[in-house]
Amino acid sequence: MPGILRTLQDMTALSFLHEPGVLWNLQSRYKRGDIYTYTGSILIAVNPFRPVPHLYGANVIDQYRSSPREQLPPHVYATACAAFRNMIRDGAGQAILVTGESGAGKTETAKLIMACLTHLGAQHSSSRHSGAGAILESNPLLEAFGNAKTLRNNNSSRFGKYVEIFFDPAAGGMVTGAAVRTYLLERSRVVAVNNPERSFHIFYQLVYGASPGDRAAWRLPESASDFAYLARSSCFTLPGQCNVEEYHHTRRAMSHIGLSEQQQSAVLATVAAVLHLGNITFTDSDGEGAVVAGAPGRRALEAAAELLGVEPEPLAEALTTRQIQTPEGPIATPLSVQAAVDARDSMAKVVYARLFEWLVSAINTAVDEAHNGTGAGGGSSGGTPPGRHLSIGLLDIYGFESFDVNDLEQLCINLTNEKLQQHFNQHVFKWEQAEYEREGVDWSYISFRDNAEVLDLLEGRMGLMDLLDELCRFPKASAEDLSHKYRSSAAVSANPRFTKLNRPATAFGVEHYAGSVTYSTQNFLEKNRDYVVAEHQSLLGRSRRPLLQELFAPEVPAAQFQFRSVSSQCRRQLAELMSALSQLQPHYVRCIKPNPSGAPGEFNAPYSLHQLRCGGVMEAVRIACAGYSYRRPFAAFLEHFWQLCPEPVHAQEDTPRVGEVDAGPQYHLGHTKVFLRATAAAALERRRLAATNAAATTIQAHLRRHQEFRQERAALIMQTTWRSAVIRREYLFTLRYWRAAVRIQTAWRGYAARQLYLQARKGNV
Ligand SMILES: Nc1ncnc2c1ncn2[C@@H]1O[C@H](COP(=O)(O)OP(=O)(O)OP(=O)(O)O)[C@@H](O)[C@H]1O
Repeated sequence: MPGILRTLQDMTALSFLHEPGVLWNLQSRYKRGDIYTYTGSILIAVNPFRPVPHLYGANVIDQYRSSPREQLPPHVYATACAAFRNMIRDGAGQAILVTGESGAGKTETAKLIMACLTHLGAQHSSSRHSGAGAILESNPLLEAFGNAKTLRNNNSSRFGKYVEIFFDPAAGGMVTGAAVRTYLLERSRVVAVNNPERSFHIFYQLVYGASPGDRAAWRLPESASDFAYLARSSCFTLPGQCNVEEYHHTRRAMSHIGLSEQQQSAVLATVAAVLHLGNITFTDSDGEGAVVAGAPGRRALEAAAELLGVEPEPLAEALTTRQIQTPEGPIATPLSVQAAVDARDSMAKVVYARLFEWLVSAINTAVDEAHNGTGAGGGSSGGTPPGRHLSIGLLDIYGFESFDVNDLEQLCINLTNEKLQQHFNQHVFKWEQAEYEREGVDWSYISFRDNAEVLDLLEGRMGLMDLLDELCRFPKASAEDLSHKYRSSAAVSANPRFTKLNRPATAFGVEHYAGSVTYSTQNFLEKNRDYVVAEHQSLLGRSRRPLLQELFAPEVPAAQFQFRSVSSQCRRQLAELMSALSQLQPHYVRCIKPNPSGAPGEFNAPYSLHQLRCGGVMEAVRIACAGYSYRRPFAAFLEHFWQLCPEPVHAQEDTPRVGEVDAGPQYHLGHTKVFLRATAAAALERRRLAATNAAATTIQAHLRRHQEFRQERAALIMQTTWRSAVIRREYLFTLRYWRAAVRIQTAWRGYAARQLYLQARKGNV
């Protein structure tokens, strides 16, 4: 039956604005190849999982650039063009926030937006080589160092990215620069990866793609399985991708951003050093602490030392001992084997993370140079152009995560999503409010559930992250101590969003806006410590290699004593991001992965629904439903409910048909939650409009008079109209809520019966 229903490009125009309606609309459109749909100002992009070249390209951008949004089908270019137009028209900066779960298509969507903005900005520029273009060209480099194969996506970005493109409105929106910022690289992947996932692409590219001369210089073995960090998984190649080709691709991207051959070699030698570090093994020296184990361990130590530009002995010492300050001066105490392994992994992670940051800086410098053509370099900030230039920010950030076991990375990712959700709610709420005000409908009683409570639990004073940082200052603190601290803290345990879990002792739960997540404190303390061990800092800072010297340049004295943790860095970066976003007009793109396996054309309803809920689309719908959930053009309303009218509606034949009308004054029935948009397209004759309005007034008066049709009951009857009920039933069947589906079916039959009765009664009148 729903086959005969029309799908809508903008879901806020759905007469049945509820979960079933939204899901049915998306599914029907996706099956027809319409991957984009609006929900008001939000764009929903359902991943096609197949190339759709006809949807993209310069010609398509030009169409969207020159047409109003309603005239063309929904598209990611329409969102980019709207941001560009608003920026020029309002003289205000814009932000496009792309979110969704892993594999939903965020990075691809962000690339399409960047290409579109670059095209729009280049229209007014004499040169097509803009800073934004340089950022697009650097994508393969960021992907090589920051992307990896995960269970859910073969090319998953393991970091968040915020790209700003600057335009000069006075020059018609010419691109004047760009900058990229990255967030929270998943550095633990360097040392820990499980089948069938892989570590960062660059490791495999290097092992299989380096030239014979470089292989010898970097002491690379034949197979990735010879490196302990990579051998933890047996996946070394990706379907449809060649490590050797990708290696050359990455090197070309390095050349594009202006890295000399020498600099490229230094970067790749450092990557090789990280792998060699992982092959250093330790053994206990007769209870005296850890020493490097055997000949293979020694070879790895020498290779790592050579590539890091230090001597093997000081490196071994930095990994196996710790300096303790005593009144008599510093003394070196030996580490246990496990502590030495931790020290080694910590060095590997910090070297890789700093190398990644350095590359991001190099990209920003290249972007400045590409724009200014100075060749002088613009520093790591990406050089914001002078004040009158406006920016469009593009955020491509990891979506909400919930696995069987969730670690500190998930806590940070989910905090980020909570913050973005808060921003989203506030925006959607404001947008909805403006709509009601425009149509003169009472708004005062509508409220929305904000996520202040859960934010307070995560990042508030003495919340989960504060307590974690506090305990990190005690070197001997354990995961159990942290769990105990959480349970015994009044601020945490009294928060209704916190769940105490008894087994295992390290588990606790958080009720997020997108569902509950169980976290394990097992690795929290270790992962949260972000400081570089003083011995490592001092050793690598004295490296013979200029790149390593730069990566480990001595910190300013004040910073040395400042406590650094992953959670405090996450909160600081988030605060900066939110403050930047608060200055900009937001546009949202919600990417949906329609099935877990990435099969083209398959729409798994429960799986997609979960993402619609997590991505806040349902929250937007809920906010809409909190007000007037039932929206339909006035003519369509009359067509359905004229039977409720006690007197015959005189001008039946004058009533416009559905689809003929689309805008005009509206009516609402007190708190009946019925939102009538009385409609009158300019093309309609006044006479017909007058007749329609007269009919509406009669029905309204009737509904007001008769207790039976007032308030919730009237709303209920209207919600179970024939069309809505059919879709709702389909949806419930899909989700296997059999009993509820049958009940709805009954309600629908009841409605049909009532309709017959009313028709019969009308005949008597
Ligand atoms: N518009 C599109 N057209 C065709 N294929 C697409 C499109 N968007 C996404 N895909 C496909 O989906 C895959 C996953 O997309 P993408 O890497 O952008 O996901 P993501 O949301 O960024 O994931 P992650 O968070 O793991 O980085 C792509 O490799 C591509 O095959």
